[in-house]
Amino acid sequence: MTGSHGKIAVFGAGSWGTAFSIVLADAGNDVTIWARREEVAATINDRRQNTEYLPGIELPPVIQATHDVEKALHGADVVVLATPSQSLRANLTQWAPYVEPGAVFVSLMKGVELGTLERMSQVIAEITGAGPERIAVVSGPNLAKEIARREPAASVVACADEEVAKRIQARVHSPAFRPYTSVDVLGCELGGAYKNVVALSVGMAVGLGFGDNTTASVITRGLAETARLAMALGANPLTLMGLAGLGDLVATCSSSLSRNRTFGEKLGQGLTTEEIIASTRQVAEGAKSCSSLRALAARTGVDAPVAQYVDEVIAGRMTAQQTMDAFIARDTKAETD
Ligand SMILES: NC(=O)C1=CN([C@@H]2O[C@H](COP(=O)(O)OP(=O)(O)OC[C@H]3O[C@@H](n4cnc5c(N)ncnc54)[C@H](O)[C@@H]3O)[C@@H](O)[C@H]2O)C=CC1
Ligand SMILES: O=C(CO)COP(=O)(O)O
Repeated sequence: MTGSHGKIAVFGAGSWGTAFSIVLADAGNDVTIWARREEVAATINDRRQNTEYLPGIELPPVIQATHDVEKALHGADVVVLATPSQSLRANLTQWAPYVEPGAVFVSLMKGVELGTLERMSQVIAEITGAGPERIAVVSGPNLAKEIARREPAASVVACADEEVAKRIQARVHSPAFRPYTSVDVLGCELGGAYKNVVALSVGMAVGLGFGDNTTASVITRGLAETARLAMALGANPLTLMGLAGLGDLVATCSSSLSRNRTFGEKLGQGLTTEEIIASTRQVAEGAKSCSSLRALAARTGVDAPVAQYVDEVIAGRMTAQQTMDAFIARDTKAETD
């Protein structure tokens, strides 16, 4: 059985790479997933499941997996990237020579690189030399487990070239997954990275035993902070009110499936960053991006207390309770400042 659209390579056989492969398969593509570990590729091929990241979910027959980079990329006109943000640069440097000429990169990643403070689309451009018309982002309220169960959801496909965004939109539109186009790559990427940091802060409030007033206050001020930075860098404010902004923020901050919110809850309960990281294999991007977003905000001259306080707790310099006290004690001001 083959899909009608052609072949897409998906790099990263974690929760989201695997769940998004189901969307791609349902949308009519042939999918080859590249897995870092050979045994994960073998399990997908032999048992039709990714038992480690999405146990119990049967994968369609058009999904194949391999550990061989060249084989994964051969004949693929779209390359989907779904690894942790902080390892993209090193990974892509190895993969780039095997990418088909003209292939479009689609980033699913929600992080900002430490050190360079680059968004994933910027890292892709730097490593591969691809122009903005070959780099797209898919971002929205898309918790992997729900998408894998084919629960209905919407998302945004952003590319500076609207025609390319439309082409990718057609390739990812499945019976359960509704993509909208956008040309605001920056706004989508910052919305996706920032909501993870806000979810950490919300999780801390939950872990401390606080209720809906506290979490709604953190979510709303977190969105204000996201919009402040994104607009200062040139994003369309409406993007932050859309699926890749508010939509993803609500999903992540409300869901017990979110790794970032869960991470925050554990911090609120008094566990240390090291203890939490040691207890899971899965990535919580906000635990690193709080630092890069804080630095990006400082460089841009934007006030970013949520990123600042989350970064302090992650680094072990403040407790979750101290950050809640500090939020309330900040100098008072107008809401829209
Ligand atoms: N899980 C979700 O619901 C969603 C996740 N995302 C984003 O997708 C990206 C990937 O996240 P998940 O798949 O959820 O993470 P995950 O933790 O489930 O899987 C990460 C995958 O990357 C691999 N990996 C880890 N370190 C690596 C390295 N150094 N080099 C190459 N591969 C490496 C792991 O083996 C695993 O296959 C993140 O940026 C995340 O924010 C976006 C939307 C939804
Ligand atoms: O990005 C996500 C949902 O859109 C997933 O959030 P977590 O990484 O916190 O699980």
